[in-house]
Amino acid sequence: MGAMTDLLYVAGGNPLSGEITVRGAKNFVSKAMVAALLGETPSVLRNVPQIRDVAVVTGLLQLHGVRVEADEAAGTLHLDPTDVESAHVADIDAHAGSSRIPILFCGPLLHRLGEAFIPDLGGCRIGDRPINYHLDILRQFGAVVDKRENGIRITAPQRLQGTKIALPYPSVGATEQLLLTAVRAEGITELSNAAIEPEIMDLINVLQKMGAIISVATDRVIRIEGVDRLVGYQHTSLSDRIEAASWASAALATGGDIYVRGATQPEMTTFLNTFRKVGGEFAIDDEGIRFYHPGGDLRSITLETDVHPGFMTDWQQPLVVALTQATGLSIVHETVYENRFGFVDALRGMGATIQVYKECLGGRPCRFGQRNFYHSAVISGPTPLAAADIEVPDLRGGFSHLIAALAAKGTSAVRGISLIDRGYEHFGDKLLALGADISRD
Ligand SMILES: CC(=O)N[C@H]1[C@@H](OP(=O)(O)OP(=O)(O)OC[C@H]2O[C@@H](n3ccc(=O)[nH]c3=O)[C@H](O)[C@@H]2O)O[C@H](CO)[C@@H](O)[C@@H]1O
Ligand SMILES: C=C(OP(=O)(O)O)C(=O)O
Repeated sequence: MGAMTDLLYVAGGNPLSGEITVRGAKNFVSKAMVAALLGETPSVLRNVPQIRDVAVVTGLLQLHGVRVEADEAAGTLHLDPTDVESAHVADIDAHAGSSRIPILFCGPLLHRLGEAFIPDLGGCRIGDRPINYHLDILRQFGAVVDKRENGIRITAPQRLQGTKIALPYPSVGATEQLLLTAVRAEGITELSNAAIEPEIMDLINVLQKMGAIISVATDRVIRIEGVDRLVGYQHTSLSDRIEAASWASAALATGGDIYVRGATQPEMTTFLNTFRKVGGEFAIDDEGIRFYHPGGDLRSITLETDVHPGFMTDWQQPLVVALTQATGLSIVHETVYENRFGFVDALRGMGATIQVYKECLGGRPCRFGQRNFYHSAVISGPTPLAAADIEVPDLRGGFSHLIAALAAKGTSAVRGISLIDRGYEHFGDKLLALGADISRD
């Protein structure tokens, strides 16, 4: 379908069925691209999807003098950072675009140049998303952080020093910040309460290939012995488990049958258990996973999002659409972001029965209880969905609206769909391949 305008008409009510391919993980590829900055020699990254976050990080790397060559069809990126020192200008005019990745440039740029300017971040508006853990980590390594009008300026008066840090919450980005900074700091760094998402483990794989010394203990403690130099890597990205789960939810919500080539089981164990409890079926082979609705009623569930190995927050929004088709009351407690249920307003407008609550429903109390955050949802189903005019609010919320439009009777107008390009490669072509009745303005 090529480049899409921002408005998509979706004639729903038909099951999605067929085969699509999922490539590398958005939440890993962008970090591996930043890691290439740490090497003295070029890196090669494979299985890279054509999504906007990759384009944004490519632009940022180029601003810093990294030569990036892409073979988009093959999904290969060559990243040559050998000119970073000579390309250096102190006040680079960088924009975060739609991405949160620029904050991860801090460690690598401090090691190479002794300073960095980080623009204000983009990313999905699903909560406040502060960067206090990141800044605390950088300060503990010895960096000086100066907040400016459009971002932050960071300097390292001397070589960064290994340190001992405990995260208040196992943040993915803060764990990656620490890894990308500690690998070339002087001495040993220890991080407790670290996040251990599969994308982080693959980043550790990349850093080890580059020459880093990193060990991960069973109790979420990561230990890094700093080294003086790192070299380039060759690596094939792990698969995008969020995109795979999104297509699985689309199959369930539309009563369809989708073979997701490239989907892998180990990173999806928790999702697969939940999918099965709802009444979805799947078949795993060496090339991918077939997700399908076996007919009959879907079952309501109680679900809590969590850090890995829990049920991932990014799986939540697409699955909620499928839960509108399950019999009975489902309870979903979002414990990672305080504000990730804004997207249900549009679902309600399409006929779903969903109530949101400030209380921690269905499980243990979380950080957001007794505060002003609507972070629990009760979904009552099954309810038929009707077409509507929808505005995409964020990446996963937007894909969820698309799923709802595909499940609904009638033709919906979905606006702002270019936001979805940030994390779903060629989703228009994939929808057409699955038999969706969609058209552009
Ligand atoms: C590009 C990328 O990989 N994005 C993923 C990454 O986001 P990201 O790395 O931004 O998410 P974090 O794990 O850091 O955030 C988790 C929680 O920690 C809080 N927090 C985080 C940092 C900080 O300095 N202070 C603070 O309070 C956040 O507000 C949030 O409530 O992990 C999330 C959790 O799996 C996923 O939903 C995102 O898709
Ligand atoms: C929240 C997400 O991404 P980001 O951190 O890039 O906004 C996501 O992928 O759902």
